[in-house]
Amino acid sequence: MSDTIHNRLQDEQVHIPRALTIAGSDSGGGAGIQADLKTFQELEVFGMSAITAVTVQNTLGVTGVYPLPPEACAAQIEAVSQDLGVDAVKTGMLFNAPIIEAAAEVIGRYKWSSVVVDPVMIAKGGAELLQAEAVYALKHKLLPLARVVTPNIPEAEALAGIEIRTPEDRKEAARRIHSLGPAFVVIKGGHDEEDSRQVTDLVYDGDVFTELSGRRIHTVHTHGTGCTFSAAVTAWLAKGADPLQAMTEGRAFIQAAIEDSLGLGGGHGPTNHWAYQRRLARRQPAQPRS
Ligand SMILES: Nc1ncnc2c1ncn2[C@@H]1O[C@H](COP(=O)(O)OP(=O)(O)O)[C@@H](O)[C@H]1O
Ligand SMILES: Cc1ncc(COP(=O)(O)OP(=O)(O)O)c(N)n1
Repeated sequence: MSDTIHNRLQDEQVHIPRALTIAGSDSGGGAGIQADLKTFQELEVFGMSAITAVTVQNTLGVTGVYPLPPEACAAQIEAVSQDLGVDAVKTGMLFNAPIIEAAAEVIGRYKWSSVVVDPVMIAKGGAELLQAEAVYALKHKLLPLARVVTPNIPEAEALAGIEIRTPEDRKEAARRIHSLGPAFVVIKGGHDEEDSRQVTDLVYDGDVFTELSGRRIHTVHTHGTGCTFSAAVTAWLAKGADPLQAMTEGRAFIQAAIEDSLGLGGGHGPTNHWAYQRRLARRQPAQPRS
């Protein structure tokens, strides 16, 4: 955090936005809890975590998954909520139905209004990050508590129970997912191989469809894009943005992070969580200190 911001917070007693991620650990640092906390930090939101599972992972893939006991997940959420307070919360890898149920119980009890559900199911390399039999709990225990749900296309197909082949299929999937309870559904377009020039995320609020588009980057360094996007949306909600603003800013964050990727690792490398703020800093001349 810059000195200027630090001083302003001290002088004006400004509320420090706080966000909690309930997700798995990625030892490679590009996805999961690590991506979420890096994103919160870059967006000047205080980040907290409840770990659901430890994965053994690098840019070449996932070689181990060790879920935590559901009560350990719930206790982490409870501990930070009681002491530090939570303005917005996101869920990522939840792995099994007992963890989903434990997380949903605490989230429901605190009646948090800014809940982002990233329905993580399968890693890019094909590893199972959510057991197939847990999809029911995700749909019926967690989605009713969500303000925003952020499936990619295969996840949207699993939640909606239809195949997505055309733009109209994507809209129908969004309608079906919306009927499960979330106020906003965004079906992300990274997996839409038909469009080689653009990526379009389709947002549905139960009434209006909005397309958020950006240039498609042809790169293998897209590990953790979904985690990073949903974390940026959560950070903006914690700062008081409305969901559409938060998703627009979230797309700008992930677009910069993919465009300026770091080229790390021998497989699907991580995105660049510094890129968005560095671009902003280049556009704005430094402010003189008072
Ligand atoms: N090649 C790409 N170029 C630009 N943006 C991308 C690209 N791939 C994904 N995105 C963006 O990253 C986010 C995650 O998309 P997606 O890949 O569909 O999800 P996931 O990582 O969950 O599979 C979305 O906001 C999407 O628009
Ligand atoms: C611990 C952990 N959580 C989530 C993911 C999946 O992240 P995602 O953003 O969907 O990125 P890819 O796996 O598709 O690159 C993960 N890999 N690990």
